[in-house]
Amino acid sequence: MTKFSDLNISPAILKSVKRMGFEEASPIQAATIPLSLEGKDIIGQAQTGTGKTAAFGIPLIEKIDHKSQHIQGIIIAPTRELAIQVSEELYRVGQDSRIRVLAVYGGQDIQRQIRALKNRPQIIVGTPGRLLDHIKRRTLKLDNVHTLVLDEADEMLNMGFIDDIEAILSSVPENRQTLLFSATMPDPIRKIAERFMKDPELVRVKAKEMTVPLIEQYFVKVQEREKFDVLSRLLDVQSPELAIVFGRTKRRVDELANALNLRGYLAEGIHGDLSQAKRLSVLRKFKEGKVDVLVATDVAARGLDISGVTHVYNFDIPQDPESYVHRIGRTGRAGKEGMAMTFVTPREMGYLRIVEQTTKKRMIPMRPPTWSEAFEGQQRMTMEKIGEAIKEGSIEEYLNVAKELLTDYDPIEVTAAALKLMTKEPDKTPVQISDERPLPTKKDNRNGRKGKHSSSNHHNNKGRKPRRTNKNYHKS
Ligand SMILES: Nc1ncnc2c1ncn2[C@@H]1O[C@H](COP(=O)(O)OP(=O)(O)OP(=O)(O)O)[C@@H](O)[C@H]1O
Ligand SMILES: [Mg+2]
Repeated sequence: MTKFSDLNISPAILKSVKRMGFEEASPIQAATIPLSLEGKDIIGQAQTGTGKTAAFGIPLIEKIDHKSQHIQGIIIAPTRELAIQVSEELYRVGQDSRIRVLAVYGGQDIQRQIRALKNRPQIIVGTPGRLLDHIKRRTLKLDNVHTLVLDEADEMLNMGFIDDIEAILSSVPENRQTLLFSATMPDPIRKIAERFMKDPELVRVKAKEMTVPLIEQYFVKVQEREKFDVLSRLLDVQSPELAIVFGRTKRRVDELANALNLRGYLAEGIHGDLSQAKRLSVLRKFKEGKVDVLVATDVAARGLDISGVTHVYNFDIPQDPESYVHRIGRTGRAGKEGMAMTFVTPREMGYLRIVEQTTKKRMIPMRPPTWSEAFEGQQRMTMEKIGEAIKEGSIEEYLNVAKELLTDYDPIEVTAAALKLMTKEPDKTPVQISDERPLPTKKDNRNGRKGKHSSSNHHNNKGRKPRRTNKNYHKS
């Protein structure tokens, strides 16, 4: 166990970190903070939800000269929501050191960002597209940057991002420190990374599995057409506090969110075609618990830290294992437990095995619940709610009428009637979910797997540049 006070960081940061409720450093923090303070280039890999943001954030803030008005640190993140979240975490870490942090991302008025840049931020967190935009307009000067971080480094170095990243790198001084962090780091991508790093230290937090042990991982074998009924029943049986359902495409996400609402769930979708204001408002409602089910494309797969996400459903199995690791990593964060259910059609079983080979973890088969199990699950929910209401008290005003009811009727019947009135019966409202084309059949053998960049993985790209077309959040 490493205490933050053993890590040679200033009292101001210690105070902020304490206020954030961090008691001791996580393993990746303990391993990389000292190296980073020495000025080493680092590739840091550790499981999802284990504090990588503070692992690069704490030493970065430690090294900011707060008397200097220049931008000294730059962090690049793949999505707008993540850029905002990272800037907020850094703001909290740097609060007592009075460090100025600014997030710049697409979809927000650029003039407003230009005005904010005039307030002399010392750290910028941004998405690639918008950072480049500012660099080209000369509203962002990176001549004094001494530290550059790629959060979700493997994603940032994927095709579709690499050109932008290289362009940004060329406006940052060469004698900078470069830090790369992610939960996944496939070898070919690590090799690309090493090209622009100086003698990097590879820090991998030793773990048997790539995924978090606190996440129970299941797969449900299901035909495409049955998926939605199975999802509804699982939601009824498992009653998640907050759930994320991942779908493969934007259309899928829209249809699923609509269908879930038709069946009485509080669901909203998030994907790259929505306005930025809408994306942020959906996420805010989800964090506040006004939405129970967030339906998302991979736009929400990486880095997002939303406490209280208890269940992740992969309505469609992801195309690559890395995506799986990040998607399910939205639960089971910072020591909490979580559950992940992955739907797989019979002909997609090869993908499931490839995921398992990469994560070094078997998924447990789960039988789809029946309608009556879903019904019972919902009744149990009501039962729990009644139990909670009794514990909370303040039911005095109901007692007189309750007594009256019990003089006229049998207590079990009274309770059953109350359960019936309060229970949301599993809904069979017909919904319209278009079939997704199944993934191309894949053998159960990772060696036969073509690279992530190969066009065979992007059968729906219609010849456009890979990745960018497939991902729906690059417009930043
Ligand atoms: N030392 C710590 N003690 C307790 N909580 C921590 C500590 N460090 C970070 N956290 C909290 O843990 C949560 C997860 O951290 P963070 O988002 O940095 O994880 P991550 O490793 O970047 O995950 P991902 O791979 O999904 O991006 C955050 O809410 C963060 O504030
Ligand atoms: Mg992260």
